[in-house]
Amino acid sequence: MPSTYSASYEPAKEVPSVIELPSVAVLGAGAIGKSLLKGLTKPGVAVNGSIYATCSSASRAAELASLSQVTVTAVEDHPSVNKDAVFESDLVVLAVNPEGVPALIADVSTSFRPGALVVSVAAGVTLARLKKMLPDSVTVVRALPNMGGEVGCGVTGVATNDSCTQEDLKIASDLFGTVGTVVVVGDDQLDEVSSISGSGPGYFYFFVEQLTATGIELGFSPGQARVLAEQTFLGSAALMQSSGQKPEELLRYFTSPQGTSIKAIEQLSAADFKKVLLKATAASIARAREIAAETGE
Ligand SMILES: NC(=O)C1=CN([C@@H]2O[C@H](COP(=O)(O)OP(=O)(O)OC[C@H]3O[C@@H](n4cnc5c(N)ncnc54)[C@H](OP(=O)(O)O)[C@@H]3O)[C@@H](O)[C@H]2O)C=CC1
Ligand SMILES: O=C(O)[C@@H]1CCC=N1
Repeated sequence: MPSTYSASYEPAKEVPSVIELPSVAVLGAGAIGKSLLKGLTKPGVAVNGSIYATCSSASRAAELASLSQVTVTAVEDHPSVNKDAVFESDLVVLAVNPEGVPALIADVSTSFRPGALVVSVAAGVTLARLKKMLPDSVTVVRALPNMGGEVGCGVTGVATNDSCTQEDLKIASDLFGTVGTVVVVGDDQLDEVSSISGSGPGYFYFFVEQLTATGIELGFSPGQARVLAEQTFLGSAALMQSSGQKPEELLRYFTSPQGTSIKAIEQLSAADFKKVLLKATAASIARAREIAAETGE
């Protein structure tokens, strides 16, 4: 299982020990919710109690019915299911879309167990806002995971506030440790985390798509271009992970001074690739701030 509590860049490591978590309700079993449910039910993870998951539609509940150890129920079938799941759980994950968070909290707020830990993954919904919406009897942690968690290779930024204990942080970190690596950050950094690793899988797929399109321009068939681009990214990521070397070391190692790659890299640098990424991340951060305003910051 990949590592937890990493405060800086580290390739994922195997952690042999069992991760123990309390009874848990995942409210919103969509893409992120499902990846967490997969983490919670993998070998080496012991949940001391029930695992409840909720979603809006009966069709989504049916899709998730095969998840063993998880009771999945749709609001469409049982309108009180979010309240019921919260009532049964010591750990509650809010994994609906950001605009749904205020109504969800209003719906379940009288059902929390005293001392429950609430973890929100909603982009843009601030810790201050969550604290204001939630009853004083619970503790709240904010996290920003990513889709790598679906295959156990996620990375999650986790932020707490003053009312959180080390135990709360450990539970939240263990939760996301079931699906990858955890980086503890300040609450004021979560929109930035979102812009790097939350949205990062999207950047990756965009790069693959663009390199594929470039290959087609250079005369390859779509199938050939796709294999050439995809396999290159997959192999490069695997090499970075297995070697434990930093990207800049690998870049130096594979880019000989008189070679061809250096000429291409020079073009990417000249196009100020970093500036493009700064513009992209700034747009992502700005959207997170808009969501904060829309959800009543
Ligand atoms: N996707 C990503 O890469 C990341 C997402 N996030 C955050 O995670 C959250 C979820 O995102 P994501 O998983 O992508 O979104 P999805 O749309 O895939 O999932 C949202 C889920 O919430 C369910 N839902 C909606 N309303 C309710 C309700 N009242 N009670 C219970 N369930 C409900 C939906 O049910 P149904 O399927 O039946 O409609 C759906 O399954 C968002 O807040 C997002 O900001 C954070 C980091 C990365
Ligand atoms: O695009 C989104 O809204 C989600 C939140 C962070 C990354 N993906």
